Amino acid sequence: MSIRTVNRGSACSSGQPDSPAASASPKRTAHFAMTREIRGALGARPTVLVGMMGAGKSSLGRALARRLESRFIDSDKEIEAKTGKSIIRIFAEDGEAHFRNLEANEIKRALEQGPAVLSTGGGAFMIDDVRHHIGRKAVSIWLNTNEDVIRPNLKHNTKCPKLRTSDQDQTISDLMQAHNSIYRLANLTIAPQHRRDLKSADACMTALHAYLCDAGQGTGQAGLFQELPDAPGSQNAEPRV
Ligand SMILES: Nc1ncnc2c1ncn2[C@@H]1O[C@H](COP(=O)(O)OP(=O)(O)O)[C@@H](O)[C@H]1O
Ligand SMILES: O=C(O)C1=C[C@@H](OP(=O)(O)O)[C@@H](O)[C@H](O)C1
Ligand SMILES: [Mg+2]
Repeated sequence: MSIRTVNRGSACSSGQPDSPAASASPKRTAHFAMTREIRGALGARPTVLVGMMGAGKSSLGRALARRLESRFIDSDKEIEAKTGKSIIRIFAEDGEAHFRNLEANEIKRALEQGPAVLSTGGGAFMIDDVRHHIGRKAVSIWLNTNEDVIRPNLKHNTKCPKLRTSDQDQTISDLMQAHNSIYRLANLTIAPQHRRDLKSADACMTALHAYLCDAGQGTGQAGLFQELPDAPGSQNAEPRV
């Protein structure tokens, strides 16, 4: 597992001294302190997981929410619950553009709900407007999962319309090639190398803590509310040099 942090932001204010139960193990005490410090530094900001389909965003998001004692929101599940349709059916009956509208609205709504962990769908961060909202309102983590880990994760997936092609492995490679330069605009990157790395939220917690709470970073919040750049080739994209 490797961790890269970028666009460093503010230091933590740890607030009240920690007070876990006297009988708690040292590991539990350390977890408790970490959760408290990260929650304090995040304030009302949600933590948003972005990355390829099959990277583990939904599974890891749930685990991270448990660690942060926060609400968990999965944008795909919200859309399915609200429309009463599966993602596959929305794509088939209403088209991808309609799904992207629902997705953008759902994510923007979730970003206004206060502290939460939000797992997005793999295509969401590609939408400039969505990415800008995430840049302003949240701390984002790219789950940069290895292609060798993603492939088996998606082998039996019948829920992703984008994977209904004659060569699934090639489709995954092509999507990763096209999307990774955008995913890397997230504030933080976690890179699970093996399936077992997907199991715990430890890496996300470590990265969040380093990003938000490392000593000597001052208390300014400016870096955390940045506008993330437009995707290359998008209508609003700045020319790059
Ligand atoms: N933490 C995990 N533990 C066990 N299986 C996982 C884990 N993360 C991902 N997987 C496997 O990968 C599949 C896709 O994971 P998911 O969390 O739905 O990814 P995403 O939301 O990024 O598409 C899951 O159905 C599961 O088989
Ligand atoms: O990458 C994509 O375009 C999609 C990813 C899916 O979510 P997951 O990344 O959670 O699988 C889901 O939103 C939809 O099938 C489209
Ligand atoms: Mg998901």
